Amino acid sequence: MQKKIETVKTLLDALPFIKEFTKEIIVIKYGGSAQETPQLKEKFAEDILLMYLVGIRPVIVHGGGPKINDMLEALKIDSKFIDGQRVTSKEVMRIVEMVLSGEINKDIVSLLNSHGAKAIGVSGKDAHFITAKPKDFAKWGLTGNITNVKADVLQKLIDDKFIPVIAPIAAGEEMGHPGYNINADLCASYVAKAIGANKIIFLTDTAGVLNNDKELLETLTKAEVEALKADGTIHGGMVPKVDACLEAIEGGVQKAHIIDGRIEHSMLLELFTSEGVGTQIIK
Ligand SMILES: Nc1ncnc2c1ncn2[C@@H]1O[C@H](COP(=O)(O)OP(=O)(O)O)[C@@H](O)[C@H]1O
Ligand SMILES: CC(=O)N[C@@H](CCC(=O)OP(=O)(O)O)C(=O)O
Repeated sequence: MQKKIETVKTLLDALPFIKEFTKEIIVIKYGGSAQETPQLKEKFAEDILLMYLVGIRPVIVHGGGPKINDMLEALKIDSKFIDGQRVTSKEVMRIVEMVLSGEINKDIVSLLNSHGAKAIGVSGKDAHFITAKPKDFAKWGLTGNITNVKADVLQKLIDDKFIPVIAPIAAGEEMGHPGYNINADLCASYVAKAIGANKIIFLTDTAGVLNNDKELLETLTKAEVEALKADGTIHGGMVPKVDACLEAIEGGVQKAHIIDGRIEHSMLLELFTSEGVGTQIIK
């Protein structure tokens, strides 16, 4: 009996948070690290399903940098990053699309659907709902900056109770264009802004943003983020992630969180407990 009462208490503890977030859109950036083991994938699916069943409207944008690297390596195609973003030749673009839209996107969609959700996989090329232009063609090739997200396409899916699972590929404006490779963090923040998300959560492979003594920084403002970037404390893949957080909160998203995707149920800990986890970036 005691155990049953504990279960009920746990549910009641979550009630204020469920009330706060029900009907809200929450964008989740699902990084490669949280996709690493079958167990972590299962926990991710359970978290998304729970959110969905209590009335939250999750929208997932996934990454897949490590899998793209593996495939490029297997095919002996060179690839490099500048400021955390991949340089994308036409040849690299083909592989990026195959891995992101083909393998990873369908894998996540199948995982969620086998748990009883109604997930639907899309990339920005579907209905041309995300368009982009080159970031700097001479430097990055087909790596793009998003110019527009057609929110109505996503809104229709959400209204029909689908969970959109988005591969970070954008359509080009011209006929026959191979499309653009978009950093998944930045794709998530543009999507969050466009659909008026309440929150954006980045699941990654560290506890959050760390200082030089490897201590977790729980809350950061824009000025603090800029200072940490300037002195090199924030570097590599964390740069587009914090930029994406700032982009989102400046675009009207209430809060942005960078949390540890290696910890089971970290999304539920963030959403349904008062302590939260990871780093939150606030206005
Ligand atoms: N200050 C920092 N705090 C935490 N991680 C940082 C920091 N600066 C750079 N990083 C790096 O950023 C990485 C996360 O970015 P990335 O590998 O692109 O993740 P993801 O695949 O989830 O997008 C961390 O694993 C770490 O190596
Ligand atoms: C332009 C750019 O860098 N695109 C990324 C897209 C995937 C991604 O961002 O994956 P993660 O979130 O796992 O890093 C790439 O080619 O790797």
